[in-house]
Amino acid sequence: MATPAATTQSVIRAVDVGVYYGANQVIESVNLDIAENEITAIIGPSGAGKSTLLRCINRMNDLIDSFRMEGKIWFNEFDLYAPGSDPTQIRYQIGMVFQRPNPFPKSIYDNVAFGPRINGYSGNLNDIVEESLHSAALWDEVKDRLKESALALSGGQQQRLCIARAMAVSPSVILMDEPCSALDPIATLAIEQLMQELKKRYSIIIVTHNMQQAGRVSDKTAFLMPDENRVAHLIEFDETARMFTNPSDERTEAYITGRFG
Ligand SMILES: Nc1ncnc2c1ncn2[C@@H]1O[C@H](COP(=O)(O)OP(=O)(O)OP(=O)(O)O)[C@@H](O)[C@H]1O
Repeated sequence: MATPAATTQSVIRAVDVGVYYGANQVIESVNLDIAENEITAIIGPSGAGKSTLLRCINRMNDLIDSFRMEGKIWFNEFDLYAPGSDPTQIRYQIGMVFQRPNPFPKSIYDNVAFGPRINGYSGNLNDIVEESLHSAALWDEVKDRLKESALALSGGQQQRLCIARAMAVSPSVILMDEPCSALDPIATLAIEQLMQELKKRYSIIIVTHNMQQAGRVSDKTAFLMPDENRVAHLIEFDETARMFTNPSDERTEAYITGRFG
């Protein structure tokens, strides 16, 4: 399997990760190094374990009773599954943006202030709200309506609000699970442009079904595919430009040229 040269430091390192739901194994032996300040896309056909793998990285799967993971995932020097590690704290450092925008039924301001308040943030909340909304390229659109309900925003604005909410607790990594699938092309473009800004400060991992999107936004791409027993394997992990022009595995080529999936 092709693996990209380690040009930058890894922020996330998956080592021999296998995942089971009850007795069913769905992912086998995935090894992945996620570089700092890059965008890594995870692609693959439906059921290839993309979301499962993404959710392992901030321990979201812990909420599923039948879930079991083997192997290790390192976050810098920190073993994410070490006994005693706190999933809630992990989720602040490794934030997540979901497929459907999911703002809380609160004001725009309170959505962004939510995490810092829970964390007992002692600085100026107004500053952190403004800064996060600026970073999510939303400030100019909402600065005069911060007390209005977040649910009154458009889908694209709601998704940028969710990004602002994730950023307000100063994460290092942002996980995005098909963040544009519920958005129109203009809102999608706004998120893609935003991602290019965000990667200067964060490491981003995005699951996408959209091959063009993976090609446009990501530095590296990981291709997952299930075998005949529906157990997913990492087939190829490489620089996006190389994988999309000269994949080293014929299954990757078949997938990205649309011959299956
Ligand atoms: N909570 C769960 N309980 C049991 N099995 C699950 C659960 N979640 C996912 N699976 C199974 O794990 C496998 C991988 O699912 P996952 O959603 O991670 O794939 P995916 O590549 O993200 O799919 P899609 O592109 O359709 O969203 C599938 O066979 C799915 O049925």
